[in-house]
Amino acid sequence: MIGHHMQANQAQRHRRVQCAFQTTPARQGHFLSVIFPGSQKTMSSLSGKVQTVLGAVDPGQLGRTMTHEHLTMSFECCYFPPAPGDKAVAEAPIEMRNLFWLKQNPYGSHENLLLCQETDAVKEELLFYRRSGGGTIVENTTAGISRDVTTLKRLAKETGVHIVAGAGFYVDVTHSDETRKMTVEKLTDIIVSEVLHGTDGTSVKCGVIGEIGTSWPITDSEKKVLKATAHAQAQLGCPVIIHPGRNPVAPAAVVQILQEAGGDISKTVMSHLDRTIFDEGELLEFAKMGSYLEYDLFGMELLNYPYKLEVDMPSDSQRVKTLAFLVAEGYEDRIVIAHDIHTKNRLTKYGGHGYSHILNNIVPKMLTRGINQNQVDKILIENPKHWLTFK
Ligand SMILES: CC(=O)NCCS(=O)(=O)O
Repeated sequence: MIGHHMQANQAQRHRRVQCAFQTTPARQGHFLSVIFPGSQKTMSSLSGKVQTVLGAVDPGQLGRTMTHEHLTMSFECCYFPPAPGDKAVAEAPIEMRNLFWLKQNPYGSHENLLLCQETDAVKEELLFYRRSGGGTIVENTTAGISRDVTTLKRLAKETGVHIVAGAGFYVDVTHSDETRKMTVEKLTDIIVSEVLHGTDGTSVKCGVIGEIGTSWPITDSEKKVLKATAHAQAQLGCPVIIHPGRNPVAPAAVVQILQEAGGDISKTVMSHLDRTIFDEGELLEFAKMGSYLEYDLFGMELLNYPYKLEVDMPSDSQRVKTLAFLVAEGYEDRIVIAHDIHTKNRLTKYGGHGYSHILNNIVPKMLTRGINQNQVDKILIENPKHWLTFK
């Protein structure tokens, strides 16, 4: 029964996505950057800096950093129709009486997927994030899930939080026909332009490539985007962040493609490990490949993960246990963490944990589980800083 329900849902979801999304290519301008003779590296004034939506800053200014959040986006591409008996609660406006359902079924309500409607609430949260000791947020919204860098710029100005925006493309189901037809060279040009010149017709520049979306298996269009990502990173010396498909071997498969295309794995974050690799031995094997290891679904405690029912989504306590394991294994310089807020119900406005949950609740827990203050500071300050700094 569940299998049939999921297949029908999947087909419906894909039809919706094709109607709902067109990627918006960035300005196709002529680059002002200079390629050094005999090398692919672009001369850039960004070397040694971090690029925020308000301009380049010294890395020491960032402070505590969440490496994977969304402040404004739409997740309609991943709508997952509710069971027939749940239609009424799924379509009701979001209010206290249906939060119990949304917490377990966040992808079954269209309204819940429109984080882009909550800019005022997000602004309040960012002010609270600063009061809680936060400094920077990496905003991972790429083409396909309604990136809005103008709003990001406004939020950065009004709250004082450093915001780093993401270049590139989300998963295959959101690629437009135009994107699918592009060569690797064309895709590379777009990504480089989003970093050097501006994004989606604005002068707001991205400071990271990603989250670059991949499915499992990785599609042909996604492979082209991954190669373009590696080529752009080789030119710019910039940070990259990846959304892997939902299979334990997916992160390694992505790293292999990036490596073969000349990407710098030491400046690449692999996201969503919480729902992707569960076996400790497999995790250590992947860790050896050298990327940053990101646990970024803090605050999300969900029993039935609809995109892959075999997955037991970990609790926050289990996430902290995995961080302690990685620290004990010597990976304290490679861990980064975040909440990846991408639905409304996770905002404090709707009783969710919000963007300050890690700072206020998870850090104290880490300190009681064998992770010391110096290691916490590496995870929240030093590792993000090194990752985000252009070479
Ligand atoms: C925005 C995004 O891609 N979030 C990840 C959701 S997932 O369920 O962990 O893939």
